[in-house]
Amino acid sequence: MGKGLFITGTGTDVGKTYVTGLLVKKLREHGYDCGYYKPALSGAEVECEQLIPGDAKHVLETAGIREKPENTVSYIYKHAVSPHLAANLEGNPVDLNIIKKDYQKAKEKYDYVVVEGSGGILCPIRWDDQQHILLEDIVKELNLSTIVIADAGLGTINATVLTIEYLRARNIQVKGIIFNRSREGDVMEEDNQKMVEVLTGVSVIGLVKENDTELAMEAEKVAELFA
Ligand SMILES: Nc1ncnc2c1ncn2[C@@H]1O[C@H](COP(=O)(O)OP(=O)(O)OP(=O)(O)O)[C@@H](O)[C@H]1O
Ligand SMILES: C[C@H](N)[C@H](N)CCCCCC(=O)O
Ligand SMILES: [Mg+2]
Repeated sequence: MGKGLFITGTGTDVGKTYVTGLLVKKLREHGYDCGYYKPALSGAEVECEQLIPGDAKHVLETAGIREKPENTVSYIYKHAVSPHLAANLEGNPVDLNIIKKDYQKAKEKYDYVVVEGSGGILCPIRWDDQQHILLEDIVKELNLSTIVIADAGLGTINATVLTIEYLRARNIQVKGIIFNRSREGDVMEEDNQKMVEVLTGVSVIGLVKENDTELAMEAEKVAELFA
C-alpha cells in the first residue's frame, strides 16, 4: 500500500504543479515508484471537445508516467474558477467517497502518491445546498501531511506564515516549504527564507529556480516526507 504527500501552496499559480512534476520525476529517476493524483481540477483545457486536466498532463509528462491524465483526477471542470463555483456552473459536484476511492486506487497502484491541491489551502471544493466541502476536508479525509509551495520573492513572508498558521489551526502537519521561482544570491530571498523559518519553525527544504528541470533535493529526503 502506497504512502501519500499533499502539495498545497500559498495560492493559485504559485507553482504547485511545476514543483510536483520535479518531485515525482526525482523520485522515479531514483527508483521510487511514485504516482500523481489530483482530487479536483478547474480550468481544464478543451481538446476535441474533451476536458484535459493540464496539471495532470504536465506532471505525467515531466515525470515520464504513461497514464491518461483524466485517470489521475477525480473531478475535472472547465471554468477557470474555484472548484465549488465550477461545479455550481457545470454540475458534477464533489463526493468525498469518490475521492477516497480514487486515492485508494492510486495508493494500490504506486508506492508513493503525490496529491496536488487546488488553489491555496483555503479553497472551497463544493458549496451548495447539500454540502460544504473545503480543501482541508479532503486533506484530513485522506490523512495526509503537507508540503507548502511558496514564491521565493516579496510578499512570501505573509503568505507562507499565514498558510502554515491556517494548516496548524486545523491540525494538518507541515513537513516543509519549497520556495519557487528562487533567484540565487538574492539578499531579500535569503532573508525571506530566514524569516519564514524563524516565524513558523518549518524548514525551507528546497529551492526551485525559473525553468529548473531537476529538483535540487536528494530523492531519499523527498521519500522521507511521505507518510
Ligand atoms: N519555476 C518555474 N519555472 C518556470 N515556470 C514556472 C515555474 N513555476 C511555475 N511556472 C509556471 O507558472 C504557471 C503556474 O504554475 P503552476 O501551474 O505550477 O501553478 P499551480 O500552483 O499548480 O496553479 P493551480 O492552482 O492552478 O494548480 C505555469 O504556467 C507554470 O508552468
Ligand atoms: C483556476 C485555478 N487555476 C485553480 N485551478 C483554482 C483556483 C481556486 C482559487 C480559489 C480562491 O482562493 O479564490
Ligand atoms: Mg496546479
